[in-house]
Amino acid sequence: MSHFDYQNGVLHAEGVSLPAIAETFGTPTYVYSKAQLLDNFDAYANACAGRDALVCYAMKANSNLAILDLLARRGAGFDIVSGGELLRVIAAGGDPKKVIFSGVGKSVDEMRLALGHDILCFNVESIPELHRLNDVAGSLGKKARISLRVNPNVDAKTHPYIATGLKASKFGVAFDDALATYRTAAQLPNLELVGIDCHIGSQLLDDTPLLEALDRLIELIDTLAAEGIHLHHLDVGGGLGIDYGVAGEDQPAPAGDYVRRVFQRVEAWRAARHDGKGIKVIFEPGRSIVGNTGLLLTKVEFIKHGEEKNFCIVDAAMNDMARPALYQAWMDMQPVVRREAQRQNAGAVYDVVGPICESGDWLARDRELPVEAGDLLVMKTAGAYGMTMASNYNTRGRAAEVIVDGGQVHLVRRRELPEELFALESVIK
Ligand SMILES: Cc1ncc(COP(=O)(O)O)c(C=O)c1O
Ligand SMILES: N[C@@H](CCCC[NH3+])C(=O)O
Repeated sequence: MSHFDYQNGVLHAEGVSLPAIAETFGTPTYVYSKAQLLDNFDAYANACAGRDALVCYAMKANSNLAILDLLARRGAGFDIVSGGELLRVIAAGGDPKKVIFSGVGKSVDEMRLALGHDILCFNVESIPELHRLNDVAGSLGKKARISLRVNPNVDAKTHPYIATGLKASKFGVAFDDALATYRTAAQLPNLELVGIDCHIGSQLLDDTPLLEALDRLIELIDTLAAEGIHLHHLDVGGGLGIDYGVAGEDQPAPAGDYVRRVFQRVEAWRAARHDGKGIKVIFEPGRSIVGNTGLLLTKVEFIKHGEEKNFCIVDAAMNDMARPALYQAWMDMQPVVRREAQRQNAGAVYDVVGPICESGDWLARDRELPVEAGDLLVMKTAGAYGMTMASNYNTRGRAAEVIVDGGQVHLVRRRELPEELFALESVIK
């Protein structure tokens, strides 16, 4: 069930009308539903209940502190990719001992910070990174728990920019090199080998490639065990897709079903091993936790009829939501108030564009929208990789963010134009 719906032709979020939110908080504003967020997390958590598992929310999808706080209190761990993300987890009251640190380019300072907070695990992506982490841990008199990110060479069948598990990818260690890399890691005195992980890509509608990748990891865990390297966790990454409303596209596998399929395989394998040794399963979902939790609320500034196209110029832009410009992503745009019949321009087709000085600044193309200047529109399913990819390009302020919780609207991040943009750091003579 969606927590966003039309009531008497007006879009509501958990019972609050979007025009009322625009009136109070202005536009552009990201509007999130707390109930939707918790439903999405619970789909994972409930399917994991009673098993040795941890859901580490991939906070790059949406790192609003209120969202992190809600998820942390629900028991989530976090998948981070920078020192900044770790500081945000801590600021939101999350537990660093449930944090895993992914990413191909961790700096010495980031490693120090994460070791200082005793995070659960570093997902290491290369041999040079193993050596750096070993040195940093040694200099602090600590041991770093590590997992190797293995590239299972499975085709995720998604946009090339968000597929990460193929041979040509910058991520992970090649499957064929994994054994040798674990052997190298086992020689390094300040590393403790605890796990294995992969992440093959994002927005995967079919979970078959995810399960194929899992099978490959299981194969490696057995090979490693035969060498005396016994791992304690298996991290299957994130990647489960969501329904963006694209016509003709398959529906995504429901998160709970996917998780159950993972455990079926893991349990069949455990039973066959006969050693009774438990292996914790870690999930790193991002988009499937927050994607349909948020809308981007925007106002139509002008309608412009060009020579070849009609433009609906709105006050949100690619600096607020980069997915269309970056990946040609199709995002659903809908009027907040449905009143087609009264409109003179019903049936008109528009490109929905922002005010930024780039032809690539579009949010939607060739959409039939009954709109006039001053109307409100929403971009649906905008909760993931929206605000976290926002910038101040064109010295635009960032959108506000609100969370609706059963009829109450909470401002969870102010609209902002950072002060440092106006502070002259050095005067150059
Ligand atoms: C290492 C890693 N884990 C998890 C995720 C989360 O992916 P998604 O948002 O597709 O679930 C990503 C991003 O794709 C990632 O790079
Ligand atoms: N930012 C991408 C997904 C990247 C996934 C990060 N590993 C998107 O908007 O779809």
